[in-house]
Amino acid sequence: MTDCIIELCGVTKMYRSKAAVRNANLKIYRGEIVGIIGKNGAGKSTLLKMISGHVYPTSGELHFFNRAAAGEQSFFERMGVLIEQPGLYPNISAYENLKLLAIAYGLSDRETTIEKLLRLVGLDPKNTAKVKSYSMGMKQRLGIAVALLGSPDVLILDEPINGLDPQGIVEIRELILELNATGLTILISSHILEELSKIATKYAIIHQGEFAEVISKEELQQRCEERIEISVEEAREALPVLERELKITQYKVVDSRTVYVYDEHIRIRQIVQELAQHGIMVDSISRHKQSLEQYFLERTESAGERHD
Ligand SMILES: Nc1ncnc2c1ncn2[C@@H]1O[C@H](COP(=O)(O)OP(=O)(O)OP(=O)(O)O)[C@@H](O)[C@H]1O
Repeated sequence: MTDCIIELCGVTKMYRSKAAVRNANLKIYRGEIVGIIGKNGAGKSTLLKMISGHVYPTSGELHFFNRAAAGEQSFFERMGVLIEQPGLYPNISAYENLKLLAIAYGLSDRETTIEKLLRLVGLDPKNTAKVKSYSMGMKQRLGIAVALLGSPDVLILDEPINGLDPQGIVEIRELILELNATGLTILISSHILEELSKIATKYAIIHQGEFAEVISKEELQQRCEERIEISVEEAREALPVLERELKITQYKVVDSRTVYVYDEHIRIRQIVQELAQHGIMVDSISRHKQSLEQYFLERTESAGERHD
């Protein structure tokens, strides 16, 4: 995954004297699912609107495929966008909605394209029901089909899970993973980290217009995993005791003094006792457990209030 297709270089969007997004730096690689996480008003939509060309940055630069995007409309045409409610005609079917757009886009081979797209998002091309009778989840699927109509390289979804019931959330998640498996790069925003945790490969946490953190899926999993953190004088001396006496099989030596233990059955007291019996003094030991939401709240509360 070495192909950087979108790069934000110090991108800022001011609305009068207020920065909706400030100095955003981010690299998005082909095939990633990037979760933009932030509370209401954090700047998620503004960020996605800048990337999709709906809003111009006040300063900074956007690069697509390693070239500056300014003035290059063709770059923005390579993005499929679903921001806010999909603009659908309520009194016609899903198929007819897509047909109108396909005509407007001048697409050839419309019937096959539309049928394929509707099937891809899990809607029946033969369903003649009016879109106004659709559930939220079905409308969201159709919105995604609309976004995919121009065969984009990047799909941008602003809070697509908002307002969906649990079943709808699962279905949209599955759809996103299926689309990603076809090679599509996806940017998706949410105010709930947990909701994106099953799909995103990278997270950008945005707080009051600024990125509080950009973190990979693996890093996030590591930070939120449950473990016992043990600090001793010499980690390598503790390992035989952990393995032989305590039968610990899942552990990681983090540095010369620190070991993380992942076995769930083991208790802190047992570890301290056993190590002490073998003449190894524990400097510190604690159980580390942090939920995704706790992690997110810490990043978005500790940053403090901004003064414009
Ligand atoms: N067109 C605009 N004019 C003036 N201020 C705006 C405009 N659009 C957004 N803002 C302000 O910029 C800030 C970021 O808004 P934005 O919609 O990007 O946040 P968000 O994270 O998407 O929030 P939400 O989840 O509530 O949609 C907010 O303070 C908002 O009021």
